[in-house]
Amino acid sequence: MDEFVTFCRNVFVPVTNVCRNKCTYCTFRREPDDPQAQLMQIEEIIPILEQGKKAGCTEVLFTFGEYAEEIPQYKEWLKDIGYSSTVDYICELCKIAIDIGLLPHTNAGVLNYMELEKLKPLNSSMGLMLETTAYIAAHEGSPGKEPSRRIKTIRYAGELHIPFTTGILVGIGETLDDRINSLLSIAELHEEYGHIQEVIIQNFTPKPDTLMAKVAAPTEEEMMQVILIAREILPNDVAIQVAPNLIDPHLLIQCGANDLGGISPTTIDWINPEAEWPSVSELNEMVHEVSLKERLPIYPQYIKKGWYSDTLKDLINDLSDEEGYRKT
Ligand SMILES: O=c1nc2n(C[C@H](O)[C@H](O)[C@H](O)CO)c3cc(O)ccc3cc-2c(=O)[nH]1
Ligand SMILES: C[C@H]1O[C@@H](n2cnc3c(N)ncnc32)[C@H](O)[C@@H]1O
Ligand code: MET
Ligand code: SF4
Repeated sequence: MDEFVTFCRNVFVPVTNVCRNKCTYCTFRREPDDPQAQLMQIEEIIPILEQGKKAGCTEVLFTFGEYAEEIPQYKEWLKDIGYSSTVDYICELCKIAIDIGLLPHTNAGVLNYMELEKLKPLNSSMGLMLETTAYIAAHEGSPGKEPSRRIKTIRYAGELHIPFTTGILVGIGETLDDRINSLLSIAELHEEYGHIQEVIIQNFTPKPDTLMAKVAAPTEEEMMQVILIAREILPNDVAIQVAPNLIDPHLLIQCGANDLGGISPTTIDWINPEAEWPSVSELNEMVHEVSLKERLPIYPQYIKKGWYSDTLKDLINDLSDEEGYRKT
């Protein structure tokens, strides 16, 4: 067990929930004609960022449905606000966030090399869940969950020296062998490029009104097992993240989990909206004998290696202490 576990204070901005994929476990996605389908406007995003900054957050998590541009209505919405591509819009949002004093972390699904190259100087880290290397029913309607496409995106991020978050989603129809294979693929990518800062071991949580509503969530024992295996497979400089709003982290920490991800004092978890964030004092109680340490969305070793652009330099300097954690 590590002497401390880390977490990050963030704001979650669900920029668009229009998505070309149809993962059967997901309630984030909306059909384009659904009244709740959205592309958030700059004017509604700014106050969310300002409120988060005031509450002491260091990160903004920008989340998107994947390649929404494949859907004609979305293309129109984007045009209406003056952008010809999602990536151009993300760049603008990142610049605004940096001006307000938040470090961007973008998770926009599969992206190509050129798109990642544009986003790199404006993001302190980026993310894409590998989910699983297996071919499962839940992903049959999701071209972007093809394992080789996900691996390609993670590889490009490595070539570009982008500090990266990935992970596996546990309990979506994959076997124990599949979990091991997925973790081995991630370890291999990290051994080649050295860019994986954390691996999320996310427990699937069934949502009402989805095709997977009646599928059981993984048990705590299964989660403990996969974390023990992950700690064996992944190099020691890669953190293992579990989500404290989805599962009690206490025993998982004893198995090797050492990060609790982003928690937000001002926004909800838009992917798991039923699961409320614990407060920092509740987190303290949840982790028992270990201590909590606040980090930034870029891990200390990537600050030391200088894996960030000049655009982010002043903000990172301002927010971090000598060790690369959150300055207190
Ligand atoms: O609030 C959430 N944050 C999620 N995060 C955010 C994450 O906890 C933090 O942004 C990172 O640890 C960086 O600080 C993700 C980030 C990724 O790159 C990929 C997947 C996720 C998944 C979630 C999630 O389900 N809920
Ligand atoms: C951002 C990440 O959120 C995860 N995600 C999507 N739906 C669910 C769910 N029902 N339960 C847990 N995690 C989920 C996926 O792993 C996605 O990549
Ligand atoms: N749609 C992207 C993905 O699944 C981003 C997170 S899910 C809302 O990878
Ligand atoms: S999990 Fe991501 S890719 Fe899958 S349907 Fe939901 S928003 Fe789209």
